[in-house]
Amino acid sequence: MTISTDANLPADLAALAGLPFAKGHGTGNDFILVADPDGAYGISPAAVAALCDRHRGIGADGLIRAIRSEQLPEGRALLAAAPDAEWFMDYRNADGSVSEMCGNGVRVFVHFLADQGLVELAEGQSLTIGTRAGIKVVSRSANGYAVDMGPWTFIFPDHAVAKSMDSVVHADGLEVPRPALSISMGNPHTVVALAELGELAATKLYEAPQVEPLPEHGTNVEFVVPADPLVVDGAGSITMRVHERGVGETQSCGTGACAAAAAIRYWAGKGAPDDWQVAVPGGVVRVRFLPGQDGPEHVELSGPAVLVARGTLA
Ligand SMILES: N[C@@H](CCC[C@H](N)C(=O)O)C(=O)O
Repeated sequence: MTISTDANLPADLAALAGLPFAKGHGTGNDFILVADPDGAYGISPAAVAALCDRHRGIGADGLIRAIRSEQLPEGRALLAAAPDAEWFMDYRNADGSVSEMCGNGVRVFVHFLADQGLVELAEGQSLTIGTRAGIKVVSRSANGYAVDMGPWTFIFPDHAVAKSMDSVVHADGLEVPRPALSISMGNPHTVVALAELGELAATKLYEAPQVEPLPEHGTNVEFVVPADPLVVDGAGSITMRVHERGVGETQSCGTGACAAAAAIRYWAGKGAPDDWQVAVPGGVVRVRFLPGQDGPEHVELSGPAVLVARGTLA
């Protein structure tokens, strides 16, 4: 692929010439992936935005740099407790902003590491990855990858608006603002439950929904419709659309699916299942809640990871 000379392109893009990249996705949430093991390339926010531009660049929801943990201060901090976290997922949103975590991205990231020969990972084996939201253990299976995402937490533990809600969200297409719950999966999410699929389709996500109060570092917003019946054969089922911080509407969001399942399960109360199917415009991911070893329960996200192209920045 060639990026032609263009006065509007950021100056540091030229320094990336010759850098190989791959393009991949997880349920339609798509990424540019580059391997920079020794941290030789500084990739500015403007360069990320230019590469992720769908008309003038390669086009993607985000860019993922594979870098050895020892090359970044946040990675070195993790290595002390997790010396096996050799690789760090340096995740950037399409607008160039940094995010702590990406659930679809981390599966595609591990698939990319294996594809590049940077790690060996057979079916049934696991790999520990460093992220800005701590270490994540990713296991390969016959049909994709499962990620131990760690615990989920409330962003506003006091639930300021009402017992089970803490925020109000307004989006075009919704007649009135809706109550919501903000949940951290390492990155921030605000989950809004809607009554039926027609309402979900009518919600317009060209612009960022307004969230009040807004979590300190902004938020990803998930609009969710619980299935009716909610539980079939022991598994819960929900349909979701998402507006991602730093991107816009995407086909899927792995951390968002985890936050959505956590919120609906919390609202459903005692007896709600631990196993969830989350349908997004780009496919279906599975979310499970598993007992923690000595602490809070962990969330496990499973889904596919696909590489579709390789190229060189020119
Ligand atoms: N699509 C991702 C989340 C990417 C980061 C997000 N936009 C943020 O800023 O937190 C996922 O699959 O989790």
